[in-house]
Amino acid sequence: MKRRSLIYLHTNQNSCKQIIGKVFIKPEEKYKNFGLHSSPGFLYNQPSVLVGRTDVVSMTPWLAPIIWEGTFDPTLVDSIYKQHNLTIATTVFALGKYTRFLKDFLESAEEHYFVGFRVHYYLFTDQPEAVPEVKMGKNHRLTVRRVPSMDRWQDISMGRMEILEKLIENELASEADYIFCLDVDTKFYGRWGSESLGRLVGVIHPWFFDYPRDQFTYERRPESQAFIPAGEGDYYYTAAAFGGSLADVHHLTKTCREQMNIDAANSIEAIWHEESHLNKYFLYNKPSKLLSPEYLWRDINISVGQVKIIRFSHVAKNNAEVRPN
Ligand SMILES: CC(=O)N[C@H]1[C@@H](OP(=O)(O)OP(=O)(O)OC[C@H]2O[C@@H](n3ccc(=O)[nH]c3=O)[C@H](O)[C@@H]2O)O[C@H](CO)[C@H](O)[C@@H]1O
Ligand SMILES: [Mn+2]
Repeated sequence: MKRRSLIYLHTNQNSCKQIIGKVFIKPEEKYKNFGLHSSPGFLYNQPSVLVGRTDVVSMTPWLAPIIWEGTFDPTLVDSIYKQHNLTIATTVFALGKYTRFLKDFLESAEEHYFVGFRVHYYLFTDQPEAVPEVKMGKNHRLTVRRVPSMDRWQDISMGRMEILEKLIENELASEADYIFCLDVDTKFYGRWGSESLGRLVGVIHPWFFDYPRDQFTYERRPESQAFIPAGEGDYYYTAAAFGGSLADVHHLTKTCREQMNIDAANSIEAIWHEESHLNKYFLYNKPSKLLSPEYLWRDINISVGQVKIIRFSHVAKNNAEVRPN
């Protein structure tokens, strides 16, 4: 028995060596235990193996959970994740006229987003003076970073990948455990909490959740690095929200940035910009958790039966008026 566990340790150490170059481990947290501990005496409804939601699918074919209202117990997941003393870094970009979305975004986030957890927003803007004063809740804080203005909205949107890559690389290792990257032309209407945490987290796009895969707006030109051939694809993911562990999101942002650079050198831009590259990435690097369209809805007024709660939603905007081009 002893010998077998020694052999296991040995191979494990070898495989760790390869990973250590890429993964960011806080020295003091190397041995942090992320077990799902629950406390004696903590009471909650009995889980069932037979009764649950039947109108939606809550598991992918690779066994990643898809989070819908009714598939988790919020007080139970909070009590489990609270024990880990986590920090959730959250990035948001507001350049040009998009600063007008900040007030609603931040105020609604403070009402619904990881309440009771440590949150550090990183806000990237070309006009720090236009950032509204929003009172942060307990253990929530906001850091504003100046970035240069840009002439094309596509460059702003795609440029996020490189800025996130560098932020994780240079600063977050000793600062955060998870990261979420969110669009700013949005508003929270309901809880977004610890149920969303996972190694690599994708959000199902609100327009295409009931479409056949060949109608997804994947990049279909083989010349682009974002190309996905007909017959392939799982879901269509939005680029307006994604996240996960620092290591996994670092790999995602780095890969998308590299793929976009190759496209640029070949004078091609993917049909939906970084969203096309993100979809290619998630097809071959499966997310470990998926968030249902409750976590990014399209317009608060459009309803479908399966979406019982809208947690986060794109607000209506006049693209021609707010975008620089
Ligand atoms: C629902 C959804 O999936 N939305 C995606 C979609 O359209 P969207 O219409 O949602 O893109 P968008 O105009 O919101 O741009 C994405 C983000 O870039 C930032 N920004 C953009 C322009 C600008 O002048 N200033 C500025 O700050 C801002 O944070 C914004 O939220 O396609 C984009 C790129 O093709 C992104 O992938 C979006 O996430
Ligand atoms: Mn948007």
